[in-house]
Amino acid sequence: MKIAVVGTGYVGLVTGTCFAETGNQVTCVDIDERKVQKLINGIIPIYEPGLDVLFNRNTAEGRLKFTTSLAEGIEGAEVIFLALPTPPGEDGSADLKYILKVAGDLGQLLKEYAVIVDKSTVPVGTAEKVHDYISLGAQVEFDVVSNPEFLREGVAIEDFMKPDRVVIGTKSERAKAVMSKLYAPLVRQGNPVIFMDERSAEMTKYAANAFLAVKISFMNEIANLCEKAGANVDDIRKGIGTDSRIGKRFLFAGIGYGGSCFPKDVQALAKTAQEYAYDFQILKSVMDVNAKQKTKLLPIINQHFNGDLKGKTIAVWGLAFKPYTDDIREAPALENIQALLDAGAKVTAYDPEAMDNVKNVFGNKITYAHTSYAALDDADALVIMTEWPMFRTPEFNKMNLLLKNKVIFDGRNLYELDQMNELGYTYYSVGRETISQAVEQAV
Ligand SMILES: NC(=O)C1=CN([C@@H]2O[C@H](COP(=O)(O)OP(=O)(O)OC[C@H]3O[C@@H](n4cnc5c(N)ncnc54)[C@H](O)[C@@H]3O)[C@@H](O)[C@H]2O)C=CC1
Ligand SMILES: O=C(O)[C@H]1O[C@H](OP(=O)(O)OP(=O)(O)OC[C@H]2O[C@@H](n3ccc(=O)[nH]c3=O)[C@H](O)[C@@H]2O)[C@H](O)[C@@H](O)[C@@H]1O
Repeated sequence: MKIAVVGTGYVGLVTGTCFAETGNQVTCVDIDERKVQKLINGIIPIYEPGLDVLFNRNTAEGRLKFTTSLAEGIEGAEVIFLALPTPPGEDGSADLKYILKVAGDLGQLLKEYAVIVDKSTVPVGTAEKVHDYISLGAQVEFDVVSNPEFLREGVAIEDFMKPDRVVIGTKSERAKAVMSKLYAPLVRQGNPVIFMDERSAEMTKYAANAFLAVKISFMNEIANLCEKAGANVDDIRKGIGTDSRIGKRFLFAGIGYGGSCFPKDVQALAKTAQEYAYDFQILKSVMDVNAKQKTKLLPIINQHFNGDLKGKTIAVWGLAFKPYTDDIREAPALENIQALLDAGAKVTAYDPEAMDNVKNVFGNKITYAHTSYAALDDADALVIMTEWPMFRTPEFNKMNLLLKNKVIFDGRNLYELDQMNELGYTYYSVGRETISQAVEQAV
């Protein structure tokens, strides 16, 4: 099948590459000329494990192409994916300007029937808006389908090629047939394609992300309570996660969720609720809890240094919003580093993939270490912000020699409490030890 993907960000690039891998002829379109030129030259602008292999194979075999011309990209395409940004507008609702601009352009350009697919995360009612915008100029028949994307950064290829489910929102039998054919190679893995109407598909995406954010924030609140009550959140996680009604995943307490999606999508769903005059109380709490959780370690760090961070060197391990990505959008590390700098501390940071992106934010205000151990050299303490696997089993002997003080503030609960005790570390983590009264007051 010939398909077009408009927008070659994270989702567009993965969508285009994976559909090329399943035998389709794919043209990806982007207005960013530099990005398109890079892609034509074989340079992938994001870090995503496994993407390079598929990208190289499909570009070499001519199934995956790139252009800045929408007209050229959609020529002969049976399916046109819109994988465009939907950032929060000023009021928190999803800004549809990118989607509606392309919809308007498509109306002028469509020459034959095509299925236009909203792959972006868009609020309820967007498929209807897209339909209206295309209709303004279109001389041919077309359908607009909502097909939200559930991939996670870092495991995007696996998620795309073996999806838990594919959600397709359309009432058109013709569009259903086209989409079924396109997804057939993925469905053969035994995963369901769930058809529904457009509005329900749009809402499904927000409900999924918001529910996962609820799960994380709930566990973060349990963790905070554990600290007061002297319980261990890791044990609670195991104790409840084994109940199949609850499930094991997304129960990890820490310093809150970040990334380009949970924060913006929870906010956008709250805004949608507001538009429909519905008081969605849980969402408001989730946003509140997460905002507080992201900086949870700061008062503890402050208290440890008796309220004086001036001149202290703090090593930071992990800058990306989660492991296996170089994405730093809404990463807890950013807010924490800024607060440490504001308090007069010096920061030496290390992340295996996200350093270049962080350089664009902090420039020379912080020091960038070449290795995780180099970051520890003469540091007064280590703060862990992202659970990269390499941080899980470090050589503590080496760390002991480098760190000025054996102090770790761990926002991702990477180490066992007993182990840290034995090693003689002052070890602060999340939801596993009673924190002192003074810190509680500061929190
Ligand atoms: N990043 C993720 O892991 C996931 C994102 N989503 C959703 O997918 C959508 C896209 O997200 P990302 O790929 O992260 O966005 P992104 O911001 O990384 O990429 C969007 C791309 O669209 C291009 N673009 C903007 N206007 C254009 C136009 N008129 N014509 C052609 N290209 C244009 C931009 O240059 C950019 O390359 C969002 O709605 C997001 O919520 C959904 C699931 C996962
Ligand atoms: O709509 C999207 O863009 C995507 O958003 C998330 O994917 P992603 O943002 O890539 O990352 P996640 O793995 O979901 O992690 C999000 C954040 O939650 C945090 N998290 C996750 C799990 C957990 O147990 N605890 C926890 O704090 C992570 O550290 C991270 O900051 C969803 O998992 C995807 O299904 C969805 O497609």
